[in-house]
Amino acid sequence: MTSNSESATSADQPAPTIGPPDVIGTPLSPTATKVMVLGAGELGKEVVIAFQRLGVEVVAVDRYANAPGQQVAHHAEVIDMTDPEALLAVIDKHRPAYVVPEIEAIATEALVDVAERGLAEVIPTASAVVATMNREGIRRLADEELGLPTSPYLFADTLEELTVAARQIGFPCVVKPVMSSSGKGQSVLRGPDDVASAWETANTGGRVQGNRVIVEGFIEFDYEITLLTVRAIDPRTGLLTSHFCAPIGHRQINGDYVESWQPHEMSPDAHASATSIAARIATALGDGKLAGRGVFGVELFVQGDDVYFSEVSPRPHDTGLVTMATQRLSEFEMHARAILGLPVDVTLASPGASAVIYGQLDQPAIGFENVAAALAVPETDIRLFGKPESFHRRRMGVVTATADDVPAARERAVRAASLVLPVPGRAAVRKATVLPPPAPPAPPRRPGPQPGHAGPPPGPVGPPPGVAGPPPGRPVPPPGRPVPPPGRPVPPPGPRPAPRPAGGSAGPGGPGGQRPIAPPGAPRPAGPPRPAAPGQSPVMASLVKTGDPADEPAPRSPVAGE
Ligand SMILES: Nc1ncnc2c1ncn2[C@@H]1O[C@H](COP(=O)(O)OP(=O)(O)OP(=O)(O)O)[C@@H](O)[C@H]1O
Ligand SMILES: NCC(=O)N[C@@H]1O[C@H](COP(=O)([O-])[O-])[C@@H](O)[C@H]1O
Ligand SMILES: [Mg+2]
Repeated sequence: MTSNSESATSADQPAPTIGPPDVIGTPLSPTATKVMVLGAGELGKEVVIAFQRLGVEVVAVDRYANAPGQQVAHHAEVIDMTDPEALLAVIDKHRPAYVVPEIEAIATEALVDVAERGLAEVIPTASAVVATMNREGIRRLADEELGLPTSPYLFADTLEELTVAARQIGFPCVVKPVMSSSGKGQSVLRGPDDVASAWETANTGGRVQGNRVIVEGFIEFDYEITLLTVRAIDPRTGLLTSHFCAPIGHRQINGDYVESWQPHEMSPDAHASATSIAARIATALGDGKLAGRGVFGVELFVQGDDVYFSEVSPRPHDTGLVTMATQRLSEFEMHARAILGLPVDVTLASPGASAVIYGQLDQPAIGFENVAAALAVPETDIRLFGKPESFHRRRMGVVTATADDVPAARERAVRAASLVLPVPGRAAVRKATVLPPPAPPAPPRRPGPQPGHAGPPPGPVGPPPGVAGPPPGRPVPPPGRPVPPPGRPVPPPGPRPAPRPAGGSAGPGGPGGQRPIAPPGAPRPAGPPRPAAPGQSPVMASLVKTGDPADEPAPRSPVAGE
């Protein structure tokens, strides 16, 4: 890979027209189909890889050098993406056909300019990026224009305004900077005493400096999902069509995702409402023609059969990292395909789960021990993002896992992630004897839940010690929990599961075994503390013991069926 290299195509080429290409060229040649990804974190890295597999030339831009996506792209650029002039200059330098935002800290006015001048197609559209980059834009679109159900909300620019707004919304409420993500700068307020610290947190913790905040009423949801919605061209009609992936359930701590799984079962009514909301928001973010292509991560809170729109990412979603294991095409592959005007496929191949690996250390160039032990957990995979610097609470990697059902997949993902140990960077020592003790053989795969695997994950992936869990009083959604009313039939929430490829995995199901979607996930009671695994540090063992909100004395919201 070259770094900061000159682009192969020159700036005097004709400006690209909007819409998908009728030909994909050769990277690093004048015929290249060029994409610029704005933001090159873990999600951007997978988008870059997906484009590269399709023979696309990729420029990865981020605010710091050696961002994960830059390590796998053809070209890397380091700029302040909130500076419109710097952004315009880098787009002008490379002249990509497509500009693909990946993060919530971009000078969107520059993207509007780029789109208006026909310099590049902004994905999904410049106006969608403007609307979603700022919580005010998307909230007003969803509520005032589309009439979607949302939490009550107000905006505030000063501490005084926030004090009044929080009182009006009522407690508990949630305060967030209008420009932020991954829970940065976010607080749950229990009462008036929490207002000043929430204001301070919002002003210092967001991704972008600025004072405006949103105050949202706290929704006591039963569970929350991401409904990945793909706007792609149907080759039979030539029209943009919405495709819906199976719902992804997830668990968040302090506004950041720590675990996700797919599918998350829903009642038919809730699923219908979720799909309708997702279709309306994704369609509204297009232009009625072929613009607006790509993946949308529609975040929804579900309370019984009622579904509330929370927000939408007009790009792949962090909780959707699980699709690298569960779907025939990951959300990243679908994003690349949809942008290029290629057909997508939302087939669910297997139930699965993902669990986050946090940095736990504040230093550059850390290492990860016990990866082999983690991957000895059956049907697991790992992504170490390669972020050059670790922070205590920075997402540095993720484990994905599949199994015959979601609880078993979650157990595997969480167990494997908890085995991985971030350590201060050091040169690797080559081992004379490599193999750890062999893992016990996996039991033969049977359709439906398996004894010993149907239970909850034995230990959670949670934030590192010292990072506060959910605020007291915060309802902990029961992840993986079946929600449909008792006695109601539960259709699979997404497309049918596909047969596993013949001759593929050496897993217990054997080649070509059809993997059924098992019944909905089981309730997740607190598991007993786990002893430290061989090679596992006491820190990790304590993490396993203490990080699970299921272990925390948080009051729970009323849940259907309880
Ligand atoms: N109004 C609310 N009521 C209840 N819980 C909420 C509310 N708003 C946010 N949350 C909780 O906080 C999480 C993060 O909120 P939100 O998605 O708005 O933050 P974010 O910074 O945009 O995070 P991300 O970038 O990961 O989507 C939600 O997934 C949910 O668990
Ligand atoms: N919820 C949004 C999200 O997950 N975004 C992902 O996190 C990266 C930033 O990570 P960093 O803060 O560790 O640099 C972004 O680049 C994106 O990949
Ligand atoms: Mg969110």
